[in-house]
Amino acid sequence: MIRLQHISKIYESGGQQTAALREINLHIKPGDIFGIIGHSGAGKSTLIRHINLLERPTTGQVVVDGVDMTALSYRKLQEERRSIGMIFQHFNLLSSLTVKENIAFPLRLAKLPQDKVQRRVKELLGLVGLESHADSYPSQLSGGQKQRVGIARALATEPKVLLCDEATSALDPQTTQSILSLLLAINRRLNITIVLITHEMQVIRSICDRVAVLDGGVIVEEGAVADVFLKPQHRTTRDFVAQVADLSEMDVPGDRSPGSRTRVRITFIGEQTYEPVLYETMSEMNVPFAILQGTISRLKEIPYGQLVVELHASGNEAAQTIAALQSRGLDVEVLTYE
Ligand SMILES: Nc1ncnc2c1ncn2[C@@H]1O[C@H](COP(=O)(O)OP(=O)(O)OP(=O)(O)O)[C@@H](O)[C@H]1O
Repeated sequence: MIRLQHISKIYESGGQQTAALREINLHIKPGDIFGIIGHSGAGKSTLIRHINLLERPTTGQVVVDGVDMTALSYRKLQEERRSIGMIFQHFNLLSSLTVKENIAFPLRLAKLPQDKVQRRVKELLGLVGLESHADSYPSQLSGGQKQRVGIARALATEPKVLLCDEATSALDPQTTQSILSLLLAINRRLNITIVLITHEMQVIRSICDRVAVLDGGVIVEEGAVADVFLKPQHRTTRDFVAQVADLSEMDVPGDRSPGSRTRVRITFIGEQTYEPVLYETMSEMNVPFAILQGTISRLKEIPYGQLVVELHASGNEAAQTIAALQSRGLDVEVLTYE
C-alpha cells in the first residue's frame, strides 16, 4: 500500500543543514496499523508528512497504492491527497465552524452536492459517536471529542490511508484508549491502512500490527509488534519497551541461594498463555522451580505472558528442561547460569 524507498530529507536553514531522515525504506501493507516510534527530534513528523507529500524528500520515492507521489503534478497530487486522511495532535479544527461544518469542510472543497454532504456527515457523526454534538463549536468539546471530529473529517473523503500525527499525545490515558479503540474499529470496519507516529510504547502495544523504531532519522528496528516488543534488539527499542515493561530486571530478586540453578525468562504467546504448560513440563522433567516474577498482558488483542523462573537444575539437566519447554512452543531465554 505504501512504499518509502531510499528517502532522505535534508533541511537547510541559515546556511546549516540538518539530515532529518536518512535512507528510509519502509513497506506498509494494506489494512495494517503501522506504528512509528521515536524520541523527540527522531524525525517522526518529517517521516509521516512524506507519505502525503506535505514534505518532499530530498532524495527517494514515495509510492502510495501504486502511485508515485513524488512524480505527480500539483493538481494530481491534490487529487491523490483525498485518498490519504490525516489527524493531528492538536486536532487542527476550524474554531468558527460547528462540528458538522468541520466534518463537511473537505466534502465542500471536493464540491460534493449538498444532499450528499449532509448524508455523509450524518454517517460520520454516527461512526465517531458525536450525533448529539453536531451543532457544537470546537471550544465546547473535550479533547477526546475534538479528536473524534478530526477523525470524522479525515474520513470524509473515504480515504484508503489514515495518517495519525501524535493523535493521542494531548489526551489523558482513558481518552487515549477510547480514541485508540475507535481507530482500531475504523481499521477493521473500513479496512483503512493506518500509519501513526508516537513516542508512547503503550500506543504501539494497544493497536499496531507492525512497528518501526526511528532514531536520529534512521530506522534502527522494524518488525511485527510481538517480535519487537518481546525481543527488542536495539538500545532505543529496549528503552521504549521499558516504558511499559511489566517485567523489569530491577524487580527480580538477586541470586540468594547457592547451588545449581539456572534462571530463564519464558515467554508465552496466544492460547498457551492460559495452559498449564510450565507445570506439565517441569513435572515430566522432575525439575523443581521457583517463579521469581511474572505477568500476563496483551499485544493488541493477543494475550502474552512472561515469567522469570529459576530452575533447580544446571548443566545437561537444565539444557534438557529448556529444550522440553521449547519443544512445546515456548520462547526461553537463559538469563544466568550458576
Ligand atoms: N522545517 C524544518 N527546518 C529545519 N529543521 C527541521 C525542520 N523540521 C524539522 N527539522 C529538524 O528535523 C529533525 C526531525 O524533526 P521532527 O519534527 O521530524 O522530529 P519528531 O520525531 O517528530 O520530533 P517531535 O516528537 O519533537 O515532534 C529535528 O532535528 C528538527 O529540528
